[in-house]
Amino acid sequence: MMQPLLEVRNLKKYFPVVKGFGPFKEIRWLKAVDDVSFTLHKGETLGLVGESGCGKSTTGRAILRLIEPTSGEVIFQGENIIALSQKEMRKKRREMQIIFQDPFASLDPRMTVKEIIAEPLRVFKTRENIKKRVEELIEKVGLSRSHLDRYPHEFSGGQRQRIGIARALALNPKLIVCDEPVSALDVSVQAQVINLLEDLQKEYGLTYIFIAHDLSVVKHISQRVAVMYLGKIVELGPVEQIFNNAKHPYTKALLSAIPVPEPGAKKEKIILEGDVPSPINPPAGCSFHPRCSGKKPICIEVMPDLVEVEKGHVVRCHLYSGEVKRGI
Ligand SMILES: Nc1ncnc2c1ncn2[C@@H]1O[C@H](COP(=O)(O)OP(=O)(O)OP(=O)(O)O)[C@@H](O)[C@H]1O
Repeated sequence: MMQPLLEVRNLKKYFPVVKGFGPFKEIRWLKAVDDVSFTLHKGETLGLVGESGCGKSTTGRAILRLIEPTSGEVIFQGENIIALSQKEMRKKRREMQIIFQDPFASLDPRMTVKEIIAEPLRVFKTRENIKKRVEELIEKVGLSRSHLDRYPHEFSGGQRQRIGIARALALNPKLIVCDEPVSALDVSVQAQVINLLEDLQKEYGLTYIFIAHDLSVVKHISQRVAVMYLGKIVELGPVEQIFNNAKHPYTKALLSAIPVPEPGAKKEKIILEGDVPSPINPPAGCSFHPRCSGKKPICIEVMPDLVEVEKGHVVRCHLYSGEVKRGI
């Protein structure tokens, strides 16, 4: 078996949260990412989905060390990048890029598109080479050279995302974390940007982690899908297994929320009870149990492990672990 491009092992990110003050001060830990593991092969896309606040962005950022993980390993091309110094990491980050929901939110509105795309190239190339590369990149993402002297506010959301993609591609990365890259776009524009990402993936052999809160968005681009709930992966499997044979009650509820395209087609809608519990004070046992209509006594007490239900398809649910199967 080929060595994976990326192997995430037991990744955790806990944020300290201070409650109270003075002698009543108490530090609690918000477990934004709590023991996440998965592998990713070159050229593959893993969709990472779940409701707002389940830890998707923190997972993506911790993998690139844009925020420092609390613990765990991130093996990229055979090397644990968590052990690298900041300086070594800066070099490594050329190969690991991120695309944001709004790539311009953090950028100077006074920079032209040319300057925005050229920024990551500056350290490595001569002026003439930068110009050539910027022109090549803008065309690769479906825009033209005439766009280069314009400013971000002159573009539509979809065009801005194309510019963000050009910038991320500048240094020939191998892995790109796409953090909700189409969530702010109209549905018709979403498809165009997803098609562009797919074309670039084929051309350059790129590997993606594609974050979205909506399962329908990841359906076409992912080969495998991981579903997160309160900092943990609750189900992970090949995309067709997740869509046609989901096991976890949470995945089933997310799927039932996707509108049915054919008029007249009926689908059972599963309503999630209550709100997402706070990750500072998660429920005991299976953290999904307060919202689960199928819960058993064991679910209130014991956090289930991930169990393999089919090859490459794992589920964190007691309904599929030995105890409940045996009727406990
Ligand atoms: N810097 C931080 N300090 C404290 N808590 C944080 C910080 N960043 C994120 N969190 C918390 O960590 C949890 C996971 O957040 P994260 O942004 O990773 O979730 P998400 O699934 O990406 O959600 P969204 O779709 O809203 O971005 C949330 O409860 C969030 O409030």
